[in-house]
Amino acid sequence: MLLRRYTHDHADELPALVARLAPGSVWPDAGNRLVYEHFRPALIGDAPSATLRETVDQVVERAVLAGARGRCSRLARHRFRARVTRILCAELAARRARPSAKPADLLDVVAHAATGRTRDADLAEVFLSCLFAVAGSVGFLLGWSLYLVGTTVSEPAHPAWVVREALRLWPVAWQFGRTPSREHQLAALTVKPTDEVVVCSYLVHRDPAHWSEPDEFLPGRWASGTGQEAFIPFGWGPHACTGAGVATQVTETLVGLITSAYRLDVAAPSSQPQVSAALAPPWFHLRLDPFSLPEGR
Ligand code: HEM
Repeated sequence: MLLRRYTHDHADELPALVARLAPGSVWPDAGNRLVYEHFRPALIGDAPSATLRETVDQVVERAVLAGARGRCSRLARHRFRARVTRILCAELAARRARPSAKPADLLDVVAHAATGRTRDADLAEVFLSCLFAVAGSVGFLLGWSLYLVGTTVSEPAHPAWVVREALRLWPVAWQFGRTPSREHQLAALTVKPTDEVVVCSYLVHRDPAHWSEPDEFLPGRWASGTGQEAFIPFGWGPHACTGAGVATQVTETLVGLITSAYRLDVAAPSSQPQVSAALAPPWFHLRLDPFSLPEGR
């Protein structure tokens, strides 16, 4: 997968992005912007036209950041969406017209995945969903991980446990849907193919039948292995998230880089999550104080 390869090949660029967070940054926006900046070449190429780059940058600022949609009128959002769709459709058509041996970025993948009857507007939506997943969901996961470490953890914890526990306590994709393929019993309910079943990972992850101290952030609970049946932050089954590996890998790397180099100081005016289609952390200011190096280094 393109993003997986990119993550592997460009991991050495992450420390420079992390260094720019010091001495202070405002979250969760800082996380969304950092993740987007890292993955931008994988999404739209390393030399996009000025129009394409500005447009996709604006999508992140106006639609991906927590609360951004509420800052524009419905009419402005509608006009912006129409312009974004028009520009992405033109880009997709241009890329399809160019023969390419190997896709260079996600737009290429989407453009060449089209069959004769696929509308470019639908392909543009697919690209935007991926942009939201990368810059939005991964950025929020990074934000939750640092917020929770900064507000609750006194002992250093393994980055992989931190990220898993953040996904359990505050699953960014807090609900997802299923259409039953046949009529069957679900607890006391009969569900039919005409129903839509909503699975709420937030509730599953806090069920005391499956988790001890479910409301506590306890990264150490993951020390004994990964086999947790009631852990579904990336969905379940044949339609589970295809980006789960990339999302956790890059977040673990970033959490490791930040927590090993800096002491975190989180100041949050409220502890309320920002709830929309995604579950974003509260606004917080993050101050990073570098650990002093031992004498002589
Ligand atoms: C923290 C980050 C992410 C979270 C929490 C997340 C969560 C989810 C969830 C809950 C689903 C629905 C699964 C289901 O219905 O069983 C999903 C689907 C999907 N995700 Fe993610 N995702 C994340 C990042 C990504 C990334 C980086 C990509 C890469 C572009 C991605 C691509 C997809 C795709 C393509 C699907 C649809 C899979 C299908 O229908 O077959 N996601 N994701």
